[in-house]
Amino acid sequence: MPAPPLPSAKSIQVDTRGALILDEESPETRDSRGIYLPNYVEPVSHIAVDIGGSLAKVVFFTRSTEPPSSPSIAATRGSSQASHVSTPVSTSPPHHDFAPLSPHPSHPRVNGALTPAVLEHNGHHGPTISGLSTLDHSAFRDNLLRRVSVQHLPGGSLNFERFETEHIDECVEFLQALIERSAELNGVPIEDMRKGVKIMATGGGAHKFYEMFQSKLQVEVRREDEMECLIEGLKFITLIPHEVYYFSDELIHEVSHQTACSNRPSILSVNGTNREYERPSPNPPRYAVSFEANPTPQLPCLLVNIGSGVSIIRVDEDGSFERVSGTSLGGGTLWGLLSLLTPATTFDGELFSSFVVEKGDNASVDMLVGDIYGQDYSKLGLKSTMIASSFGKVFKKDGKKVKFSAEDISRSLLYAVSNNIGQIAYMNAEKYNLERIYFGGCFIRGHAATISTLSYAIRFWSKGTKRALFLRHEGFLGSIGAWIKNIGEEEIEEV
Ligand SMILES: Nc1ncnc2c1ncn2[C@@H]1O[C@H](COP(=O)(O)OP(=O)(O)O)[C@@H](O)[C@H]1O
Ligand SMILES: CC(C)(COP(=O)(O)O)[C@@H](O)C(=O)NCCC(=O)O
Repeated sequence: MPAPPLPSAKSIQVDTRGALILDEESPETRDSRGIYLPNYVEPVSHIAVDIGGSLAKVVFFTRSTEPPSSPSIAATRGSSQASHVSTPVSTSPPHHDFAPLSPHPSHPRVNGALTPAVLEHNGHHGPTISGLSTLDHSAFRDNLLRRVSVQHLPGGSLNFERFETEHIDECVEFLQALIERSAELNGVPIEDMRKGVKIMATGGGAHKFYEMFQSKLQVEVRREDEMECLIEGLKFITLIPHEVYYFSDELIHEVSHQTACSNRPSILSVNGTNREYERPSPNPPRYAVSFEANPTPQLPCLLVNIGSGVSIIRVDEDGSFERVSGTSLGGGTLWGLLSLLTPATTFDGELFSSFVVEKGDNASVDMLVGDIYGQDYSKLGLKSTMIASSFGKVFKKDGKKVKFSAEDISRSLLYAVSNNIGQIAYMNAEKYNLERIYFGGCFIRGHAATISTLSYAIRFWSKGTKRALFLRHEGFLGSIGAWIKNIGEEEIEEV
């Protein structure tokens, strides 16, 4: 019997020409920077949310200006959405304001005021999302003007927010506020606003919290498949200039000469020539990455999504995909064990900050090749500094308990989980003959130690033939995918 066809991600409907990633506000928000889309002028009346085992990720679009409406589109939209919207066309004020960068008051990363984001109520198009705040307006504008010489900003921007799934109420409150304030701003009854707004939900929580979202928000909630959304999100985000980055050979080489590190460089033979590669150093500098300025063909590829658990998905050239592997040793494992073994209570804060992890020295916890051999195991290409056994030094036969520092434990565990994922990823890439390996998921969070470990594992095992690729919006693939999916649906519905 012939195998059933693989599911396939469809073509992207959003115009990404001229897209820009806004500057980062702080290290904590580096993965949730807005993406300015100057050529996407269509109103969007849905909000996407990916509710995973650890975090809920929200994506929504805010238009910066009233788009020049094409009569045919306006006519079609006017008729198709009239049943959702009771406000007459003429009452809808044009908005020329901009999206917020950090809108939620109770969000751990937010230092600012109440969300200024609103859903714009437009008589032609139904409610869409827009921004409203003098403060955010000017910050957003300054940010863009630093990078592009335009006075008038067309299009709009994608906005990103993260919440802990454990506190899913905060996410619901955020969505509630977004919808309510939008109704308020546009002078539209909240009931009318709710009729036009849709939540595109994906991830396990889309099922677990489905009823709760529907009853609390009183809007339509549509569930989308998690894997399909991940691939859809990957296809979209890799079209954005400067989104994709990797540790480059030259820079990694450079690092070995510039940083003082406890793990000395290891020598790896690549294609018959000896080249020096840095073992992940305690302080890999952030400059040691290269960005893909111009998006290049991304498929076929392997996507390794490191969330609470790990999903490994093969994506073929035509966008069809299959989840080929996975492991339960993922972000939840790191975070869970760190909570057990160290005083950590928050992920971003006191312990798992880049500062703490990068300060640690895993050699006090891990058993290295040198601890066993007293030297390199040169015949196998194993330097004395390589980890032979993660946490191998912890157990003491004489029963004496040694206290290990939280920093050293964190670093060792990060290496153990990342190396393991890197190796499984490599084996799958090898099996399916794929050169490009994308790593996504909030586990990464731009941490240099994680990125360098994954990069090193891929490079080491593939003898330099495969490349680990990373994404600035690494944790938002699923929610971006859910957002994109409905863009297509809306167009289909309206034609
Ligand atoms: N603020 C945070 N709180 C908890 N975990 C975080 C945080 N930031 C990053 N993480 C890491 O990201 C993982 C979750 O990644 P994510 O892609 O959101 O997965 P999921 O969809 O399963 O929630 C966590 O298991 C943890 O390792
Ligand atoms: C079940 C999941 C798809 C859920 O996604 P997540 O919330 O972890 O992002 C993921 O945790 C997973 O693929 N776990 C690995 C299971 C395994 O293959 O062993």
